[in-house]
Order: sequence, then C-alpha cells, then structure tokens
Amino acid sequence: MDLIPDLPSGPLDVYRKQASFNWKKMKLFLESPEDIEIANEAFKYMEEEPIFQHPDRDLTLEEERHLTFQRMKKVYNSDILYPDDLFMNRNKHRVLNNVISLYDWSLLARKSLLIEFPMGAFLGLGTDRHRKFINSLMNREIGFAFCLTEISHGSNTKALRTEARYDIESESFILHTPDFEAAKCWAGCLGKTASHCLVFAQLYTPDGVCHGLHNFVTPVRDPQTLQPYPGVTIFDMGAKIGLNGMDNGVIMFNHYKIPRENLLNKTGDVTVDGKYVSPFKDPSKRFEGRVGITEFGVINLTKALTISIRYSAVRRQFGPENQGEIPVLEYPLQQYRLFPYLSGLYVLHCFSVKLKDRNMSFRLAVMGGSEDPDYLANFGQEIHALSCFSKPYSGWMARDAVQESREACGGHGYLKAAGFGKIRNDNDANCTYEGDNNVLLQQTSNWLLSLWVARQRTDFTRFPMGTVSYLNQYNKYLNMKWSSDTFNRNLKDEDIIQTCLDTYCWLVCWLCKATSQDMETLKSSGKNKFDIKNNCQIFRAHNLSLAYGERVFITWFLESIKEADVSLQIPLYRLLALFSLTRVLKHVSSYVEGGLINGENVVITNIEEHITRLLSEILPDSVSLIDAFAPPDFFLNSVLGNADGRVYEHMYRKMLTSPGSVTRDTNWQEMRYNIPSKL
Ligand SMILES: Cc1cc2nc3c(=O)[nH]c(=O)nc-3n(C[C@H](O)[C@H](O)[C@H](O)COP(=O)(O)OP(=O)(O)OC[C@H]3O[C@@H](n4cnc5c(N)ncnc54)[C@H](O)[C@@H]3O)c2cc1C
Repeated sequence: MDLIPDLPSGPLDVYRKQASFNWKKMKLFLESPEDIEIANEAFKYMEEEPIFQHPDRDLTLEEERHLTFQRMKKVYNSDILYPDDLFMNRNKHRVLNNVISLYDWSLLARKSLLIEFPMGAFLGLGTDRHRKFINSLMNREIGFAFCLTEISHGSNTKALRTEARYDIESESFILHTPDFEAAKCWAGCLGKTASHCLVFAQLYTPDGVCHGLHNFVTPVRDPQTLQPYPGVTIFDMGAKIGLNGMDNGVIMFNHYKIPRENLLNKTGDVTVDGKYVSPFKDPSKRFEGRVGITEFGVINLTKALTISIRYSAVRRQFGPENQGEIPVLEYPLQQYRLFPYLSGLYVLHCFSVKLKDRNMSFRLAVMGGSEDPDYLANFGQEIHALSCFSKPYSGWMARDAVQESREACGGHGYLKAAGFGKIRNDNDANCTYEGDNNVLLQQTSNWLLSLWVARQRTDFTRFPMGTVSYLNQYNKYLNMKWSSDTFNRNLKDEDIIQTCLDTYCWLVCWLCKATSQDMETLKSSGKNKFDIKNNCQIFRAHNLSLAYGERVFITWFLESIKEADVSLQIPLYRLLALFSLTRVLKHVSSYVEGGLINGENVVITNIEEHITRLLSEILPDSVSLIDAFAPPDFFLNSVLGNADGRVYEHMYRKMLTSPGSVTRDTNWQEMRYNIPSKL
C-alpha cells in the first residue's frame, strides 16, 4: 500500500469517506505492485524533467512537432522511460507506453512509429539481410514511416496502386506512383522527419504478373540533411484536428530504384533472375496493432471520467427547498450519463489485459511450432475476430464517454484547460487508423456467419478461448423466451449478469440465423454476393459483431471479479451488472423482432428498475472507483479534475496566470469603442 500515495484532502473527501471499499486495494486489483512501481517512477521522472513541462501558451504547428521530437529523444535517452530490458520485458513496455500515452498521444505515436514499429516489421517480415536496418535503428541513425494508405484508397487495400516492378538488369525494384490518387498519404512521421519508409506496393515480376502487396524498405530522405532523394516527392499534410505533435505526410515515387534486398521477404521473395518464390505465410503478426489499440480507449476513458466524476462530485446546482444545493453527481440523470462508462472502463481494462495475454500465448505457440495447426488456426481466428471487435468498440466507447463527460461538466467543460478537447481530438483518430472501425467490425460478423453456416458439422468448443462454445447449443438458445419473471426485482447482481449472458447467447444465435436468412432471401431475389453482404450490415451483421464481443467482455470481467479480493467483489458485481444491463437494453429491437419478448414489456421495466437501483448503489463508491484509475494531476492536466477537488481554486489560478489574461489586448487601440457611425 506504501506504493500508492494518499490523495490530498478537499471537497472530494465527502464521497471518499462513503466508499464501501479501500480504493488502494482496488488499484491493486487493476494493476500489479510491480506495474505501479514502474509507473510511479516514470510519472515522477516526467513530472520533474523540464522538457515535459506543459507549455503555458498555444504552440505553432512547427513548435509542437519540434517539442514532441525533442521529448521523444529524451524518452529514448532515459533509463527510466526506455530501460535496456524494455524489449525483453513486454509488460514493462506496456506500462511505460501507458504512462507516455497519459501524457501525450503524439509522443507515443512518434516514439512507436519512427523506431519500434519498423523494428517489429523487420523481426516479423524481414530476414537476415535486413539486419543492417535493425542495427541502424538501434543506433538511432534512421527513422521510419509506415506507408500503406493512398489518396484514393484506404480500407480497400487490394485496390492500392503503388507499383514495385522488378528490373533484372539492375537487380532492383522500381517504385512508381502512377498519379496523385496513388500517392501514399497519412503516414506518421513522413511529413518532415522519416529517413526511410516501409512502403506497401503491388509487386510485379518481369513477366508482368502482379503478386499483390508487399513491403519494401525505402530510403526516402538523407538522414543528415533531411532532404528527399531525387525521384521522391514528399509533402506534409499540415495541421490536423488532433495529434499535431506528429507530422503526417504524402509521398510519390517517380521510377525510383531500390535494391532487390529491400523487399521484406519472409512471406515472398523475387530471385535475382526475376522469379517469385513464396515459402509460407506468417499468421502471427496481423493482430498486434489492433490488440494494442484496444487499450488506448482505456487511457482516454480514464482521463475523461476522472475529470467528469470528480467535477460532478463538487459542482453544486439546485437542491431540495431550504437544504442547500447538492452536487450534480447526486442527480440520477447525471449518474446514468457517466456510470455506464465507468463500468465500461473497468470491463474494457480487464478485457484488454486478458486479450494481450492471450495474444501473447498465441504468438508464442506460433513461434514454438509444436502446436497442432488446427488449434493454432482456431486460436488465430478467435483473436482476429475479437480484436476486430474490440478496437472499434474501445474507440467508440471512449469517443462517447469523452463527449458525455464534456457535457456533464457544463460550460467549464468547454474550457481548453478542462482537457476534454485534446482527449477528444486525439482519441478520434483511433476510430479510423489501423482499420476504419465500421469496416473492421465487418470481419467479426463475417467470421461468425461462416461458423453459423457450418454449425451442423462444427464442434464450437474447439475454439481455445471459448468465445463461441455456446453455438453448440443454438437450438436451446433459439427457443429461449423472457418470462415476466426475467430480471425480477429480487435478482442478485450475479444472477442478473448470468441472465444477461444467456440473453447474449440468444442474441448471437438469433442474429446469425436472421442474417443468414436475410442473405438467402436476397440471394433468391437475384442480388450478387457484394450487395447481399452490404445489405445485411445495418440491423443485422453490425449488431452481431457487437453482441458477440459484449458477451466476451462480460464473461472475462466476471472471471476477473472471481479472482478479486472479497472486499471488492460487491462493487465490482454492481459495475458489471450495470454494464451488462445497459448494453443488453441497447438491443431491444432484436428481442422484439426475434420473439424473445412476447407481448408484455415488464422485463424492460425490470431492467430499468435494476439500472436505477445500481446507479444509486454505485454513487457512494463512484469517486473512489475512478480514483483507482486516475493518473497524477500533472498527467490529467485539467483544472476540473485534480485529486484535491478544489476546482474553483485551480480555475482561478489558471485564469490569472495565463499569459495575457489580465493585460490589455496588444491591439487594444483598434478595439476601443470608436467604431465610425454611419449616421
Ligand atoms: C491520425 C491518422 C494517422 C494515420 N497513420 C497512418 C500511417 O501511419 N500509415 C498509413 O498507411 N495510414 C495511416 N492512416 C490512414 C488510415 O489507416 C486510413 O485513414 C484508414 O485505414 C481508413 O481508410 P480511408 O481513410 O481511406 O477511409 P475509407 O476506406 O475511404 O472510408 C471512408 C468511409 O467509408 C466507409 N466505408 C468504407 N468501406 C466500407 C464498406 N465496405 N462498408 C461500409 N462502409 C464503408 C468507412 O466506414 C468510412 O466511414 C492514418 C490516419 C489517421 C487519421
């Protein structure tokens, strides 16, 4: 417990004293003592280093990028933020990345993209001949950008048009951008800094055959002068709505030659005389990014909810007659706007930790090579389906929570110093990069629907993570009906959660069935495969992906609760019951359509009553529940969310000390009331 410093006393004490559990114990449920120790050291270091101090004025684009770059160098040179054992200790890497993300997403993106991401690509897709690049990266002599997206194509990667044609005579690939629409764009660190790119291009052998997208190590700038090489045109994409410490750029190649060896050739190569050879495909790499991005939502939810819950606990408006004003957190409506996201934060955190662990087990199994290939294929499919769900879900949950939190803080929430603007704008990009959310989510339903088609000859328990084993009992679930007693008033939270899980089993089975039937109907009406798939997305396939994933969220958090200290279990069950009920309620139209509800709406009333009860039970715990997640004030960087709850003192100090706040405007002479009259 000494690891976790006490919180300063102030107006939040009222709620902290009401908590039914020890918040430090809760923190230890969320993070191990080792992780807390690593994070504490990093927090202290960054808080004390001059380069990490928050500027007291808005920076220009160039200043912001320069500062972020200098900070990145500081990170790389720090034994605390970048210790020697970082790559051997993935957990340490995760914790330190989280600390950096809490501080600034641009810094994390720069640090990851320029050096770590290419290192991963070389280890995963490269071979011995690329060792020189790894050495240069380790010596910090070069830096990379990752170039996949083109001006006219992003999600549809098959349609990308950058070409890499092999030339036997010079033993090189000739990279070419046919026109501006095929220019690579959005690549982070490309605008001003990267010396090399990992370029995805269509590989053509001299016989004119296209072998699809391959990855090419491409030097684009002189690392010393930062001038692009002849044959390469680069331009910067300019200011964005967030992540402005990062320089996203556009690049075009004009018959630009790179050595044959620069092809990352683990999954496919071209011989000196121009023959294409492909030894095998490595399935272990493709999920890594999305698994990691799932955790990004946790960071943004943490920041937004720390600010809004603490502020709501001290902000007073209205009250019963003659009894003074009450904190806005006391209003059930305010609780309903914030607590489901608080429960979502707990659920998402536990899910993303488990997903990372399971992904790591999968990758180790692939590398070990001794596992049954069917087992690996099933494991890989499950990880893929889950990460294609959880990356969008986490970005969207954070997006919605940040907006609700901003509004929950009223006008003051709109101040830049409240912090929501930066969280919102930086989180926004998570919904698009590493796969647009809506496009990605389709992969989860595609997989589920393919399983459904094969349901009569499949044993669903063969999937190692157990996320679809209930499909074995699809007949039982499809016959399920809610009775007027379902979710009855006397149900305990554990039983509520179980009923929600059963409801999700019904929902997934029914959505699989209904989507497949719709597809059959469209097929018999003469629609082609493409149209059939698209016409089943809105009310069916999209919801199917959500239902599948939400059920896994609940199941995995339930596992975590059972491992928690008994003193924490009641508040955790409450959170999970609230999460489950509010999410179950969002699928009501399917229950009506699919006949789960027959006639009476009493079950919905029961659910609403339970939600109202849970909100009031979570209220006394709410501040401590968010304290267990909250970063130090320096990292939250919000006048509304400090741990001492002294909101108005912090606002006063910030406003008074902001440059120019109490002086006359420099243009004051032109702002005097001497507007010429037309009269
Ligand atoms: C901050 C940031 C950093 C980035 N960094 C990089 C980087 O380093 N390297 C890189 O290569 N790229 C990068 N990107 C690009 C990013 O990966 C792409 O923007 C993303 O893959 C989406 O592609 P798109 O922009 O072409 O969207 P589109 O594919 O054009 O999608 C546009 C809209 O159409 C919808 N849509 C598309 N297809 C379908 C469909 N089949 N069904 C239903 N709806 C559909 C999408 O949901 C979306 O709403 C970055 C983007 C951002 C914002």
